[in-house]
Amino acid sequence: MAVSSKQIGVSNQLALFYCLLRTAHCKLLTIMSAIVIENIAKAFGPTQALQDVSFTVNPGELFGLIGPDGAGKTTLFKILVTLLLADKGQATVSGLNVVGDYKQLRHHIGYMPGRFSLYQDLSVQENLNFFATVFGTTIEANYFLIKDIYEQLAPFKDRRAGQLSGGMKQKLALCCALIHKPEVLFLDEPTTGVDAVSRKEFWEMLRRLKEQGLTILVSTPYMDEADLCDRVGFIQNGQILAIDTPEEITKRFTKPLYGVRAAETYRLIQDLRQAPFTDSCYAFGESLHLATHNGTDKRQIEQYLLDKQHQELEIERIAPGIEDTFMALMNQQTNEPVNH
Ligand SMILES: Nc1ncnc2c1ncn2[C@@H]1O[C@H](COP(=O)(O)OP(=O)(O)OP(=O)(O)O)[C@@H](O)[C@H]1O
Repeated sequence: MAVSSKQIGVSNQLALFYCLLRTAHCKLLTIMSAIVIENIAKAFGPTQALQDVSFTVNPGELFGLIGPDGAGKTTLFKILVTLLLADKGQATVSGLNVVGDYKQLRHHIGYMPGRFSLYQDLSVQENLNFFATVFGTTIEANYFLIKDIYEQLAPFKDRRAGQLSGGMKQKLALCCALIHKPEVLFLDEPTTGVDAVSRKEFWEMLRRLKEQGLTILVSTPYMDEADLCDRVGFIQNGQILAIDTPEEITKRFTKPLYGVRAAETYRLIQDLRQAPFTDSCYAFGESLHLATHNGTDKRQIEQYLLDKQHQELEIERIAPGIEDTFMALMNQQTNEPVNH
């Protein structure tokens, strides 16, 4: 088919217009978002740690990246804090490119790595002084930002960091990440291995920091922490499975859900997994969460289990939590054929 020069001219103009529109869109995203991640991929030899990851974090947002061990959380954090280069894609933090503007960017971010990264032989006070000096500031200059946290550390200010409890170490690491008054804070699994009380306190601190205008990207393997975030992203096998507010994520779970208990839990889970009405069945604390096909009612489940001689049966319809949704999304991804 013959194509006229006029037609070529029009399609060129359209292509140019599309390019300009895309550039304008990218610029707008960069200006409006604290973090922009676009099509990031990273492999370590045969392991694809991140596959085409894209999302944005809004200024002042507390965003949780939730996923199991090996999901790719640390790899993404290292790329965003300029410690690792991506194979593909690009990212900006506070409008600065993680590759081209890396030196400038480091002054705008605070990073708390997953493993304790402070100087074990320096005291609490010496660690703080060190980090303040590296960034050309003083503890006094930004004391307002760490005051709440530092007051809890003050009784131990002369103690070596290596001799602090797990919770105290986390608090000191957070103070050190904050000492230069960053705009965006990256916290990689800050509560892993920390006791329940310290975990709760830590999240209260994050809430207060958010109120002061900080943008926070925090990763965690704990589902119960997802509810404390403004928005969450679920990551598994280097892929983002879903991003939304905790409420909206939970609404994605549409199957009838039951909490089931019986005298013999192990036999119960085996029987329920083979039942014709079962969609999925997992152990959650002391009971089982049974998701069924639509239209299944409690009497059907009860009769099935009585026929299998189960005793001390307790079956109740329950509302899904964020963990149920995540399990369903993970299942869906695992069962989907992989296209390479
Ligand atoms: N330097 C590396 N060399 C080889 N493989 C790596 C390296 N870093 C990460 N990986 C692999 O990449 C995948 C993602 O790891 P990553 O540490 O990002 O996950 P994670 O979600 O942070 O989990 P974890 O909490 O276990 O660190 C894993 O399969 C991991 O084994």
